[in-house]
Amino acid sequence: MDSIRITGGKRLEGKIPISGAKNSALTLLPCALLTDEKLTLGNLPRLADVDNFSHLLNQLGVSTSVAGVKKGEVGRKMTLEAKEIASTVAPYDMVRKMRASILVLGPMLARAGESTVSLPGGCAIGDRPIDLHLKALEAMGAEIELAAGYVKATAPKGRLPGGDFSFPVVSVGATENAVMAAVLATGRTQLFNAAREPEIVDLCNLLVAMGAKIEGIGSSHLIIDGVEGLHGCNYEVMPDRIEAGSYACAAGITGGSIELVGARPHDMLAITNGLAAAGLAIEFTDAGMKVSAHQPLRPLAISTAPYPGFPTDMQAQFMAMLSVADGQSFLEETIFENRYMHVPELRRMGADIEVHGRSAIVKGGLPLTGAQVMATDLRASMSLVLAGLAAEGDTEVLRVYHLDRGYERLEEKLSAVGATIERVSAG
Ligand SMILES: CC(=O)N[C@H]1[C@@H](OP(=O)(O)OP(=O)(O)OC[C@H]2O[C@@H](n3ccc(=O)[nH]c3=O)[C@H](O)[C@@H]2O)O[C@H](CO)[C@@H](O)[C@@H]1O
Ligand SMILES: C=C(OP(=O)(O)O)C(=O)O
Repeated sequence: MDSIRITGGKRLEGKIPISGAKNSALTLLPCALLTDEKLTLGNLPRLADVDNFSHLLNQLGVSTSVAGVKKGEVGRKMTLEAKEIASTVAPYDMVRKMRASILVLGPMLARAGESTVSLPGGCAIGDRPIDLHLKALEAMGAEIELAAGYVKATAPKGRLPGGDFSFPVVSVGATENAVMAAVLATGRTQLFNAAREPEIVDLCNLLVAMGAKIEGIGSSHLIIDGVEGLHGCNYEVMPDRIEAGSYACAAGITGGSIELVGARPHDMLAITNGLAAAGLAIEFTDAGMKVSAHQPLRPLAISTAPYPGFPTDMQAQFMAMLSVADGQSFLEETIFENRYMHVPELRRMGADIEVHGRSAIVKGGLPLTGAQVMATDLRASMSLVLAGLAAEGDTEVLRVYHLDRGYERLEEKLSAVGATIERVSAG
């Protein structure tokens, strides 16, 4: 298995191009199921999750073709065409590789009148049930059956009538599935307490470009009037705010200065507020934004929350950065019950972090030292890369496949700003 080797202690300076957002790509790709016309998505990140998703779509009968990318160009362009749905079953061997596979449930049901998807099961960061996806679809008229580890959703009259649903807990994925199912319903759907993440705005904008009728985009009350059919279009995936935030933390932890080219600061206010409170200077530039650190960093108190709150997907990276701050930080993880698995590994690198239930106390200021470390999820892995960039000596981050799910050309981007980092192939 490949690993990432880092020799720490370099101040990072320069520009990093920000890729298309993983979490946006993973909800835009299944929209191809909603039309028999061609959908072309540009700025798609080159990530394992995107490849896996397109393989899943291929199994369902969607043809995919990727346009050549010129050297130095970020992202790629994929054209997807679902002339017919060949199969309405998303099998376990695909879903277990990638939880986001559940996002084919809503659009396949809307287009084909039925959809069978393997239950994703839990994952390293928590149980992650899909009850709200199912309840929302039921409220819109779907019949749901669970058997042999699969969920089967059916629209009794071929198309869903639509209906109202209020989410008891804000869920990004359940909102996405409900929106994708509602756009081809025969009637109106209203979603209350819907997630408002920028990736959901991106999804709604794509659907509107395909001919959907959606009001309230960007708010927690979405009103969707179903239409007879959707058409194809060309659409660009939004920039990845979590990737941008992660590289901002790389500037913070190394006392460096990085311009995040292509980042969209207005989608990242909770992140930039956190960076500024930690003492980083933030400058909006024509190309994106530039973050510059003046160490020592200040400690913070952060609690994760649905958008526009502080994203859970940035908690691990901030924790790594705050381990070098001058004082004690408090973090609270409110979204996932098991999202501190980077803590024991950060401790092995010299960080002083205590966890009490969903809270963590980071006593900053101790020197970090390189070590062989591994993590069980994507953002935890990134926190170890960040710690490695600041640590004295060599760090080897194992299980690189987690990073490959969400960071396009990580070593290349960090090397370009002065990091000593390489991928070591296990051969
Ligand atoms: C591919 C993608 O976009 N992944 C993101 C998405 O995950 P995902 O869509 O899985 O996360 P959700 O927003 O659904 O989860 C939020 C909370 O709701 C709970 N829940 C969710 C669904 C459900 O049916 N029942 C239920 O109880 C979850 O266990 C969790 O505690 O949003 C998360 C929260 O911002 C991010 O960390 C992930 O990076
Ligand atoms: C938790 C994440 O992703 P996923 O929902 O795809 O597991 C993430 O991007 O941090």
